[in-house]
Amino acid sequence: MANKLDEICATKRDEVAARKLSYPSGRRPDWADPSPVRGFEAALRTKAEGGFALIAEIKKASPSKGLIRADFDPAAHAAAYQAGGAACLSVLTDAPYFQGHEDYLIAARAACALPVIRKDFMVDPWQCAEARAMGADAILIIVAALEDVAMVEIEAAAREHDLDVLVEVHDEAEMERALTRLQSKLIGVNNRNLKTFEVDLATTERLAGMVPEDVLLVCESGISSHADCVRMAQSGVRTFLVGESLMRQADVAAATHLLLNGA
Ligand SMILES: O=P(O)(O)OC[C@@H](O)[C@@H](O)c1c[nH]c2ccccc12
Repeated sequence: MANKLDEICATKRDEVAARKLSYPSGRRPDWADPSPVRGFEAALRTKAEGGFALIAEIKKASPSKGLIRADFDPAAHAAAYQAGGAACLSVLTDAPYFQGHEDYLIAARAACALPVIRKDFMVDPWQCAEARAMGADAILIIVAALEDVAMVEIEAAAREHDLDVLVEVHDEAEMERALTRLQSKLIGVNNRNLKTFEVDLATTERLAGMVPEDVLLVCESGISSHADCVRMAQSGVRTFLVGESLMRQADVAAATHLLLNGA
């Protein structure tokens, strides 16, 4: 295996093959029909006009940190994120590496009015049908995980299902692919190095200059304070994806408010 991402995606391919056999349409028989999409990108753009826009992540564990939150309650967390001023939610649905679950997305979305991105490793367009069936409003495309043809197909499937697409990049070459191959105007720079798991906010600062005016840039990973947001704003970035630092808080709503507004 070249790296952890390759390993995760190989596991995901097996998982998706099994799911496809058990519910080919993408809708698990026990899922109710989802309510209409809530407009993920639109919610971010609206909030970013007047200040900072936050995608608040519901993440129980990660490969690099292990268990992050023991008393894990996705519905309560979703409500607290909304109360604290988040624009959108991100919910991990990958089980083997992040201890995520579809039920967490369903519970979180039902507990608030925010649009939700399904945070998972998309390797097959079929997962877009599945994401919408569980209620997701957006999906993630990780450029590092996919060949051009595959990521273009997944983006097209997302559009067919009315899902917005957050495109994730780690470096200049991936940013170039995102800008030239894909249509989405929502691009996230992941500050976490996939090989070392180290986080460096300078990654976003380095890549921010590459994006045209009409792209909404999201700074992902390693943000833990209002000062971090203010620092990113100096590079023109006003939209953030934050997980771990908020997952560890006792008062999640207050911590979310503090992150966005300062003391
Ligand atoms: O917990 P952090 O450092 O605030 O990071 C959140 C988010 O950026 C991170 O969970 C993430 C970014 N891209 C991903 C892709 C898959 C799983 C997880 C992620």
